[in-house]
Amino acid sequence: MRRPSSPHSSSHSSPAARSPSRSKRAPASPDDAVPGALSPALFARAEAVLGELLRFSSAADVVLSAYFRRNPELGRADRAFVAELAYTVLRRRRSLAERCAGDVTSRRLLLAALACEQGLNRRQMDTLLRDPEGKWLSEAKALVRASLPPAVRCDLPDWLHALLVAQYGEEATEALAEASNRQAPLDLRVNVQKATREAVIERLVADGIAASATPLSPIGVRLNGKPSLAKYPLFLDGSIEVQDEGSQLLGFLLQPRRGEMVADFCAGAGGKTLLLGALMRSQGRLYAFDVSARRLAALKPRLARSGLSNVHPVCIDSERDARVRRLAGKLDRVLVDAPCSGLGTLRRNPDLKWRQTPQAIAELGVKQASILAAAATLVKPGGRLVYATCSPLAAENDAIVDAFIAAHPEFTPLSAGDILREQGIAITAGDRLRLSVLEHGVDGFFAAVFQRQ
Ligand SMILES: C[S@@+](CC[C@H](N)C(=O)[O-])C[C@H]1O[C@@H](n2cnc3c(N)ncnc32)[C@H](O)[C@@H]1O
Repeated sequence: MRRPSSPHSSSHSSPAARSPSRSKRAPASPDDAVPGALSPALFARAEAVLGELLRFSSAADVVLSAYFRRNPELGRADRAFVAELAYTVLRRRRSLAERCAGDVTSRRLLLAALACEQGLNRRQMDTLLRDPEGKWLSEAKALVRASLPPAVRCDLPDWLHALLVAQYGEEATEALAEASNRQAPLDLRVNVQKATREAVIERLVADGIAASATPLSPIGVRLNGKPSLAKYPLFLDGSIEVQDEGSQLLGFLLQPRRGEMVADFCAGAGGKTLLLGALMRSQGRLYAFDVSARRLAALKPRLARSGLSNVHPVCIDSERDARVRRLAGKLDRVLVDAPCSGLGTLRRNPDLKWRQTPQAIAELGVKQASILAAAATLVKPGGRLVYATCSPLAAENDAIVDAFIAAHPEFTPLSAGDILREQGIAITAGDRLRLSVLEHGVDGFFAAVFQRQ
């Protein structure tokens, strides 16, 4: 995922094998004297990884995966420990820095994270601590979170905290920030072309993987824990894909039907394309447009597993590409899953809050408006258009949609809540869908639906 200038949401639909599995407790090293004590060698790995992550040159999941590929000797438990510890610092970077007593190094951030966020005791950390660090760590632990300034307490940069407070108020911002700092569950989408949800859950449970139906998406499964699925038969045969429940609901908003002409305008690696294709029962034509050949290439193996034959990936130069213009007025449904800040996915991508900037949000706004206007030209009279982001910011959501409505009287807004409820999805939602980790326990998606007159 996601350079600040053109972020996308690939990681909330990528295979679990690529997302770090994180244990709450650190694993014991075989030569530890104290049960649960930490190995200095493993801690040094976390220090090296965090040093790379805090350069913020690429997305955290990309940096981590590259580090693990370069260090194949690290076993699964060690990788999980390193990843979880580094992610804890990314989530809590600002408040942990406050605890570092002016010496904000990767080492101190990690020690503070172990003691103050992961709850390790002094005996478990003795193997790690150098002489004056014990005294500092006691003071760091004594610092009360509630005494910190609001933006620090929320572990948000000032500009983002200010934007969220202006939109939601102090209290809700704090609750949202807190919920965004928790780990996301692992959600799966059942490929209805290949399996039923009941059969998938039965098989997972029989294989010792705790799984239950997602409360909102009719084709979602929530796992209790983060098993690696890369070699799991149901994943390999295309019966399941990793996809956040909120992301799944966007497919039900577009509601594509068999035999229709549909476009997923910003398809990326195809998280939503695969869902749309399955809802169309592999009949009709589904264009998967994107400007990134690399992301579209990542769609290919997923497409092969899915068994869909109605998807046509097309790498376009821009939203004004001639291949787009040729389809003007011909499509039944168009989804615009716009490039956005990704700030609704902080549970999975905590680095984004430190990598985004107000300037990047402003630039994204211009791009979002331009993509939405271009995508709208494809929709035929009576057809449906959905604009979506995984951001909670009004600048990327309502501002774009309001301007679009003002400039395009031929598009009538439809109620997102009604469309979902008509399909039996029991959700409290109004005209525009605003999913949040706080209210719905899913990533923070926004969507607006229109019909062309
Ligand atoms: C939010 S991501 C899409 C995620 C994808 N729909 C999924 O579910 O996995 C946004 C995508 O928009 C693409 N994009 C950026 N500018 C674009 C443009 N002008 N036209 C089409 N796609 C664009 C990015 O390459 C990125 O893959």
